[in-house]
Amino acid sequence: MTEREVDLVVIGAGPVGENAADRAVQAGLETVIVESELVGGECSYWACMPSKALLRSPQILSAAKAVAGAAEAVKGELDVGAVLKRRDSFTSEWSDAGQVGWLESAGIDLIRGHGRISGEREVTVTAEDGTTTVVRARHAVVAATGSVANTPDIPGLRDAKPWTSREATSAKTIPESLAIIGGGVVATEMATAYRAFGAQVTMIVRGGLLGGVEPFAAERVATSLRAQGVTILTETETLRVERTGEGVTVETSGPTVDAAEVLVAAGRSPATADLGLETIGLEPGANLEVDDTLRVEGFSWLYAVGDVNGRALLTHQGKYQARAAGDVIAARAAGEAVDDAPWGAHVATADHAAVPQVVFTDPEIAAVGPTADQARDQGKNIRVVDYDLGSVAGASLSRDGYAGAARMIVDEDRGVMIGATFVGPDVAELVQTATTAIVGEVPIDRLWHAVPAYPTVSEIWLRLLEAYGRPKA
Ligand SMILES: Cc1cc2nc3c(=O)[nH]c(=O)nc-3n(C[C@H](O)[C@H](O)[C@H](O)COP(=O)(O)OP(=O)(O)OC[C@H]3O[C@@H](n4cnc5c(N)ncnc54)[C@H](O)[C@@H]3O)c2cc1C
Ligand SMILES: NC(=O)c1ccc[n+]([C@@H]2O[C@H](COP(=O)([O-])OP(=O)(O)OC[C@H]3O[C@@H](n4cnc5c(N)ncnc54)[C@H](O)[C@@H]3O)[C@@H](O)[C@H]2O)c1
Repeated sequence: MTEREVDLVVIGAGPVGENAADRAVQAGLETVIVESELVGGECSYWACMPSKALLRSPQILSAAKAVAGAAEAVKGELDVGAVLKRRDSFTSEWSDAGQVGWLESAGIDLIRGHGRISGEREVTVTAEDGTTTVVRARHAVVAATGSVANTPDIPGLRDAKPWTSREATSAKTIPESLAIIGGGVVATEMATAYRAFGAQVTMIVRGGLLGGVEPFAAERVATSLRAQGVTILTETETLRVERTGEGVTVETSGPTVDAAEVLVAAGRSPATADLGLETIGLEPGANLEVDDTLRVEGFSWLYAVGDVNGRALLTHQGKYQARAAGDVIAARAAGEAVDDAPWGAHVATADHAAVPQVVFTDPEIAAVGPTADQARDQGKNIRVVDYDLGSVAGASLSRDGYAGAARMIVDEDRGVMIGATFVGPDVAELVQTATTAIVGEVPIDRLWHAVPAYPTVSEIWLRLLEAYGRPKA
């Protein structure tokens, strides 16, 4: 057993842990990061990067086919082998050498192995060869262990060795057919990709598609997936799964689905089951609930950032939390003032008000803030403004027959926008404008002075404001 003492121990070197450690080191704290798999985490090797690499080529092809002149130049089919090769380059062939190099350059010390909290300010790391290192933290421990895919308790499912998002994003060959259990973000994105690669895709969804977004946006994605040839069984329970000689048979409350593979995309759980939480009186397997400075309720020294705290399972939001946590740990260690008022430097206020997300389906969905229903449930006095995105000049120029929709939600009591949703091709980049306006609490009458360039898709902003009406002085 080896023993060490440092200022800060970060457990988990995903994008979020890396950022927390980096901020702390920049503020002068001696920091160790512990990683049991690949430095870079889920996002780099089995989530954001490979999934978006898989989706990009079909998206570009469909864009080219939607513009006369360019469409005529498209003579061949999608080269799936080349898409997979490009995906492999984004995952560095599942090698973390580059990210380990970055850790070194950032002055963050890496210990490889499984980290478990073994007491107050203490983490015990067990390496693959069974040797242990006990690391004591002078100031804090950050849990940044992310999340793991759920496998629901469906008879036969575990024995059928289903794909999770890991297999779907790292596959070396495309199965002839794919059954997908779930209708959330992973399910719709992977249905989009695998259908584009030629697989017969059947989605088995116990409710409707994309429950967390505006229904009008989810409906457009469902219509498009069906038009691309995806079968979507909604309001359908999965009853039993069996692997046969040929593939898998999925019995549902509707039709039985036979497929070469089955992908389970049924949400994620915090990676806290084997983190030693029981040694400090916390429940293994549960989210680590935190205050707005990302400190675990009831502890002066324990922080949790990223997926593991369950606030927003998104890389960018976790990294935002990590920046605040790294800075506040350093401030507290130095005995400096903590800036924990809403929107202060040491709090993750945006988690409650402005979480942007892009669903990279075709069409894309880009949204920030609450949906209309969520805002009403929060008791807000809102006005909802809808506009046909396809009628904006910039959109119609970008693709022939562009179809899309936009919604802005205004808090009438405060005269500011609090939410926005766009659905259509290439809408991803529209969401940052909305995020800026929401975080900046820019009054609607001032937004009238933010003139979008003509003819861009951003002109949707002018149309939404015109539809809302110019507030009188
Ligand atoms: C298919 C898919 C696509 C996605 N696409 C997007 C997207 O486009 N945009 C987006 O914003 N988000 C996306 N997400 C979500 C995103 O991947 C996560 O929000 C993000 O990875 C969270 O980062 P994290 O650092 O908190 O956790 P992770 O990335 O999960 O990293 C946690 C790290 O901790 C390590 N670890 C865990 N336990 C221990 C332990 N006890 N000891 C040592 N190490 C440990 C793990 O090995 C891992 O490396 C996607 C998710 C999936 C599944
Ligand atoms: N583009 C992006 O930003 C992106 C892409 C992929 C994933 N992610 C993140 O990853 C997280 C996980 O994605 P996800 O799609 O797995 O989760 P999700 O929460 O988006 O969807 C889960 C789906 O599984 C279904 N489900 C849950 N339990 C079930 C059960 N027992 N049986 C059958 N169906 C069940 C739900 O009804 C839902 O349709 C998301 O929270 C998302 O934030 C983000």
